[in-house]
Amino acid sequence: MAGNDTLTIAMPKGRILREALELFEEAGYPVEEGRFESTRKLTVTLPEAGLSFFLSKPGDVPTYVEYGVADLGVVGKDVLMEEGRDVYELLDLGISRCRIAVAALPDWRPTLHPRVATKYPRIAGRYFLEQGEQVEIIRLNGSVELAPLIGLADRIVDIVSTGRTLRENGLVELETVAVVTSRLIANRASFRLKSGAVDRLCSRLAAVVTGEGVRT
Ligand SMILES: Nc1ncnc2c1ncn2[C@@H]1O[C@H](COP(=O)(O)OP(=O)(O)OP(=O)(O)O)[C@@H](O)[C@H]1O
Ligand SMILES: O=P(O)(O)OC[C@H]1O[C@H](OP(=O)(O)OP(=O)(O)O)[C@H](O)[C@@H]1O
Repeated sequence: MAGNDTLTIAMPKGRILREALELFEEAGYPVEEGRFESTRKLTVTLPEAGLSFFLSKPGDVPTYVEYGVADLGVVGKDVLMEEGRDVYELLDLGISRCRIAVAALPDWRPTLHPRVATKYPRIAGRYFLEQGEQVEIIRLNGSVELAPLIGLADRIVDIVSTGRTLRENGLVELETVAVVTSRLIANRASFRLKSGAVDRLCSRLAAVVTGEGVRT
């Protein structure tokens, strides 16, 4: 287990980081956003806040938390659903909102052997199983919107936020699979052994998220 009183938090390096740091700041933790900018450092320790962050790929955050090298993590619900790790989900932070959707070219028609391209094979597999439709899932690592354009798949399952990527590639959204926001997650042992610090952080963040404000 990481540290004693300090909480170690795994954070994605990308778009979630800035919004999450703003929440921590509003919750009364002096996280000094500048310390995270224009640096290649992957760890940022803030003794005055009692927090230590490390920055990782989003898909790895639940892994670090399950194994207890991070007490807590901030991660999109999409990643949690896909990774299926054994962690506690403590709080919906309401940030980095987007959705997972099925999309296709407008002239898409059902075929005998449907193929679906996605970065989320487990989520997509489960979704089509629930729909009672048998499809072949093709896993890609990004630029998923390319797949229908070049004939790799007839549909995709991917993140939609503004809808710009779909629009600019001439694709239409067919169904919403899940609405996604970022979550605060916890290692099971840390949740018990560091309950004081975890409860404090969680209730302060909850007050900010629900708009109640933080009483210090
Ligand atoms: N337009 C979007 N595209 C992708 N993810 C989004 C979008 N809007 C919100 N999100 C959320 O942000 C998360 C990805 O952002 P994050 O800060 O974790 O890393 P990233 O470096 O931007 O992602 P990646 O390494 O996957 O490109 C997703 O898991 C999702 O929950
Ligand atoms: O609806 P929009 O606002 O256009 O956002 C959605 C796009 O953003 C993400 O891609 P990202 O930029 O992370 O690149 P990737 O395709 O390589 O994953 C996602 O996979 C979509 O492609």
